[in-house]
Amino acid sequence: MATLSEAYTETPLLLEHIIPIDFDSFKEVPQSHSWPRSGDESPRRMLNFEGDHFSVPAIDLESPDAIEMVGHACKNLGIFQVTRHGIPSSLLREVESQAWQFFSLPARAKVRAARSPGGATGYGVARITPFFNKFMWHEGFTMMGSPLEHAREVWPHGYRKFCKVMEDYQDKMKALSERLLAMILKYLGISEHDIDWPRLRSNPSSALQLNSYPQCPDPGLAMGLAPHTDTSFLTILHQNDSAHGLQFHREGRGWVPVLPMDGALVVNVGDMLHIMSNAMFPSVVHRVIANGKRHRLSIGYFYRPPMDFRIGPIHGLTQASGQEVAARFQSIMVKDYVQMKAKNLDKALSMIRIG
Ligand SMILES: O=C(O)CCC(=O)C(=O)O
Ligand SMILES: [Fe+2]
Repeated sequence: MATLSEAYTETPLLLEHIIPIDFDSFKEVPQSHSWPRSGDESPRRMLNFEGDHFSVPAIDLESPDAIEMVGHACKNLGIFQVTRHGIPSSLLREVESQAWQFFSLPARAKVRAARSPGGATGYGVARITPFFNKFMWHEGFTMMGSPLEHAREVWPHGYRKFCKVMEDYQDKMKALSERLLAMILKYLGISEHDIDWPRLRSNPSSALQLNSYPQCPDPGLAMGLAPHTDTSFLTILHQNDSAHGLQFHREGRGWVPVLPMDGALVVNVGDMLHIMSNAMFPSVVHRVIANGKRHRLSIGYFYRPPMDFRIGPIHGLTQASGQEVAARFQSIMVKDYVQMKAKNLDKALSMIRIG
């Protein structure tokens, strides 16, 4: 069984693409983290919301129309928020508090949990870093299942609570992802047999990502997280409700902020669902702006099928109502797509696009 680390071994990272700077020791944004002052990707421009005051729809998962609303939101925007999602608020608070506990440590303690060059889990800068000339005002901690190995390095005696909370949170996120996936399939009129549901659920290669965006001395120069799409099938994000920063790109409208809503979780379509939906659902481009007033925290769960699962446009969608609809993507093994994305970032989707 291929693992995510195996998928990444062909693209090992340089040390500078793993270890973040010690943000606390900088009173100004250093050159290495100063993005251009002009142009579309200039952080200064990013701070001014260009779009209207559109807000991302919030969907009550217990409502009778939930399936229809989730389907519409996937189709029209690729991003939405969910409420009454069944994740206890006490667990959300706990996972946040454990994440703070880790990111508040001095830099020398955090690097004990650093990702290895070919590895997938542990502490480090964002995986997309090598594709950009400048570094981001961000540090992260990635886990797949138990974070024991890394947590023990950081807290030789006090790792149990951290591990328990992170494992518990991943279990709950997996269940919520499956619930959302089942709703999406219903919306599409696809039966669970059409996508080999038992195997899809059997051994997912999902990951939990803690993101920290320290308070930035000059948010007009720095980038929280550069624009990207998620490789996942879908992503469920919890953002700390006191600091905003997430924006998504809306076709024809520009960048729109996703303002934190107490108790709601943000859900977005990733590349794999985009592929399986035969491009009916957009894989939403999003980014994070730096925050000059507060330290921001977010916790993302990337739901992915098993590494040896084949993804491609779902058969039922290319055979809609007896008519054949052209498949827009070649099918590909999850492991190969993850590898392709690690090497080519935003070019990966076009490499498997047909026509
Ligand atoms: O911090 C956020 O709001 C978004 C994080 C994100 O896009 C990611 O981890 O892929
Ligand atoms: Fe993302």
